Amino acid sequence: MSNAPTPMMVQYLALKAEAPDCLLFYRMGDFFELFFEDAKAASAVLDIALTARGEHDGARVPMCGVPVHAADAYLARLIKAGHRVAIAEQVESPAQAKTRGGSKALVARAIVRVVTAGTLTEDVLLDAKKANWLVALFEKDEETGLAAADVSTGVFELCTLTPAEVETAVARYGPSEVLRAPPRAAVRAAPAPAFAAAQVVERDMATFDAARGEARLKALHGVATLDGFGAFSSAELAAAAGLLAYLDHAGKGKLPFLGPPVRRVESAHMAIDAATRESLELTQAVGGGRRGSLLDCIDRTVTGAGARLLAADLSAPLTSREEIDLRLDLVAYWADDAAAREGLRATLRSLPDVARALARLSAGRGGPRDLGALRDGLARAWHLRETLAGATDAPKLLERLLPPLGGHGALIDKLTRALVAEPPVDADDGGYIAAGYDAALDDLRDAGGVGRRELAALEARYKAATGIAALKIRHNGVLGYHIEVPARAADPLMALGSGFTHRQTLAGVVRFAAPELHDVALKITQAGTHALAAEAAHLEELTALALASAAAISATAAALARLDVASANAQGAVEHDWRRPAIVDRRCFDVRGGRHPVVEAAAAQGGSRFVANDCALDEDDRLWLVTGPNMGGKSTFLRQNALIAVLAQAGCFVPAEEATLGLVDRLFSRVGASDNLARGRSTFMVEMVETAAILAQATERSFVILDEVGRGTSTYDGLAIAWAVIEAVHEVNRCRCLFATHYHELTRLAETLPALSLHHVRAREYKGELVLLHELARGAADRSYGIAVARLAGLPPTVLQRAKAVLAKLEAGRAATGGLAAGLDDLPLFSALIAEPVQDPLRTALDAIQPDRLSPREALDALYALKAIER
Ligand SMILES: Nc1ncnc2c1ncn2[C@@H]1O[C@H](COP(=O)(O)OP(=O)(O)OP(=O)(O)O)[C@@H](O)[C@H]1O
Repeated sequence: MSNAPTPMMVQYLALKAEAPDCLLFYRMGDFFELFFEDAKAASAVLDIALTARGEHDGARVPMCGVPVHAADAYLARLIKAGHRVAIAEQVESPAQAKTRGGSKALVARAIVRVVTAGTLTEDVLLDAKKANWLVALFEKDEETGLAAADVSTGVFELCTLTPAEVETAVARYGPSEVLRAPPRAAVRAAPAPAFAAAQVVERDMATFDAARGEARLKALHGVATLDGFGAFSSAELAAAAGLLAYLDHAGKGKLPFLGPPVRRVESAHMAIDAATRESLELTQAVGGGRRGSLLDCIDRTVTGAGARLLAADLSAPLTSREEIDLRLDLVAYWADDAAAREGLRATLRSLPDVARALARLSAGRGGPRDLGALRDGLARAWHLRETLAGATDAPKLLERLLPPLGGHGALIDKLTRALVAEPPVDADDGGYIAAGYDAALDDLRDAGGVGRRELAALEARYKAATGIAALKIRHNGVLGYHIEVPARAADPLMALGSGFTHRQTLAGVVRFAAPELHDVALKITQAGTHALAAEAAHLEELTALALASAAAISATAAALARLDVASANAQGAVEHDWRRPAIVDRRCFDVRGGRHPVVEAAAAQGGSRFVANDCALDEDDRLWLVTGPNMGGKSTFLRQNALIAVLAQAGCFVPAEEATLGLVDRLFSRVGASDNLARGRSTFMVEMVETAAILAQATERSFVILDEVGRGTSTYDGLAIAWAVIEAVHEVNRCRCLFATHYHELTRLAETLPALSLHHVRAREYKGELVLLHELARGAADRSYGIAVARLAGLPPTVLQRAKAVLAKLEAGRAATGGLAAGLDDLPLFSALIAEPVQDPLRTALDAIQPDRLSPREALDALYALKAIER
């Protein structure tokens, strides 16, 4: 007895070796089977039975399987759970295998595709309202090339970053997969950033080859030079090469549609790091979903493409006043004209997802319905252009959007003639090419139709001849067309010379063949097969025709998405009485009657009213220290202003009566103490890491909100850190900043920092009850109301009484000693520290050395001298 693996196992293991980091879906008939560890992992995720089959190396082989027809749903769950899946299909029929290698030959199989989170195009695997980014990073010491593609729509972007910008840029995309070469030991000892929610895939360094990237892009777009698209750095081209190589790997050489590369300049967008995005809940709420996010709250788009573009806008607010004003002009245009807006939105509502249909067709996974989507989408775009072109005072952006809306006349015409009104998703059963498009196809269908009529006639004849009223002509995959009669009536047909040949006996019925039936059936199946082949040929030709203008179609889809976003934002602005912000170059931030859109919506649902508040930062009053009771609305005030900055620069109207906003280059938010144990850091550590990032990166043009910095540690440490951070923000960063705190002592900073002012959220005690007014006023809060809030929260009366007694003691102590901040009066000014940089003897000695003037001996001596300098 040998333990040699079976031929099938040999084949399986060879395929598995080609995709060691994937689960292997191994096609066997109507199932994809998984074996060994793959089976264990998949059965756990999918909650399906784990069985065993045969033996390998003396042990049973764990196995589980999913039916091919339902594979997409299972794939979706596996991908979501963080797996990649390699699909091994049968690439020849059993008949072909027999001809090739005799009756025992194994059907040849090959991996036809690797399904990964970042390379999906199927509707069922994608969220219609969310872009699906794949990002590749080529990291060198000084600069990083980033390539980003959404292969579900063909958008492809490149940019060059400094190492410090990488995390923020990746956070802007929020990719599902990040590709990178394994870090070289020599590059940086710093831990690689974790890129929230993305799967990080390590790829061979050799795939990041700039020359190859350039050659691929040229070939892809049929150009001799990339200059027409922009000037790309070698790091960008290397990243592009890495990304394209991965797409080749995933599609097994079949590249999805990619538009021409667009060069992104980092400074063209407001920089928002991952922590800030998370805390402001721009596109995702804290829980992870879209619900409760700013995006969810403001989204009035009516198409998937519009929803994706709005998410992209909010993720990457602009920093160019002209660009922002272009978008705002368009929103204003439709905000002012309800009839035009509603007409436009009604047309948009019925649009299919052109970009995604195009991407599927391009990836070779498209079907008749996708061609139908192009036909309908392009036709409606054409119609929209006709409608919109008439306007007299059209804003500039609208004029820019009109040309790409039209121009597909020949394609629309051809698709309209070729396709039925509602083409099916799959081509397998045919029936999608319209009658009258191809005379030969019509003939084949006629032949099939004639055949089917003959069948009916034959059935009637058989019934009459046999006298069996229940006789039926049926069809199935195994027997083809056959005659079926109830078992009890079958005897006469079984008789020799009856003209019927017995084929099968089942519990209640017996099935027969007959010569005439055979002839008619042959006619029908042959006509059917030929008709299917003719339709498939048309599908191929029409797909090729559409793909020939892929770039133009993609531009049409982008224009439609922009129309949707602008008219949707106008709709939202009208519904909620939002106003157009004035964007200026001064470093001001002047919001009258500002509101927090998400909290306001929640308040409205609960039947209460949101209290609007002003925020008026300016060059000489740029740091507001906000105090006041818990639950008073400090965090809400801070966040609403950060959100207003994002909305305005994304080109949306804002929740305020009036807003004049100076451009913000970077936005930082350090709000609340959220635990980040998953990343192995304590609450306080996270708070300090984020604060450090702000102090290192905020510029004079930045906008920073800091909420209770220092809260996560002991009172003295916390106060001291908060104190020093405020001084640094005021003196060094000089950015616009809102700082909320419970440390009343910090209000003393107003005496030394001229551009800092004090504010508080108002509260009142009325008949022993605390009333929170949620209203911002000048000056510091008079007291903290902590115990009153605790009472609101339902702390037991005994505990409250005790707390009051302790507080009275503490306050008496404070009065006697001068309190927590006693002794700070003679603290030297922070600005004095900045003026006198700390002397570093090592740096001084190093600066004194002039390497070119040293002999080797002197150089060695200098090195010893440096080593000897004490820290
Ligand atoms: N302007 C407002 N109008 C109406 N309700 C508000 C307003 N601001 C805040 N609120 C309500 O008060 C609640 C508490 O607000 P918020 O968290 O901003 O208070 P806070 O002062 O930061 O509290 P803490 O100091 O405990 O963190 C909010 O969840 C909201 O329901």
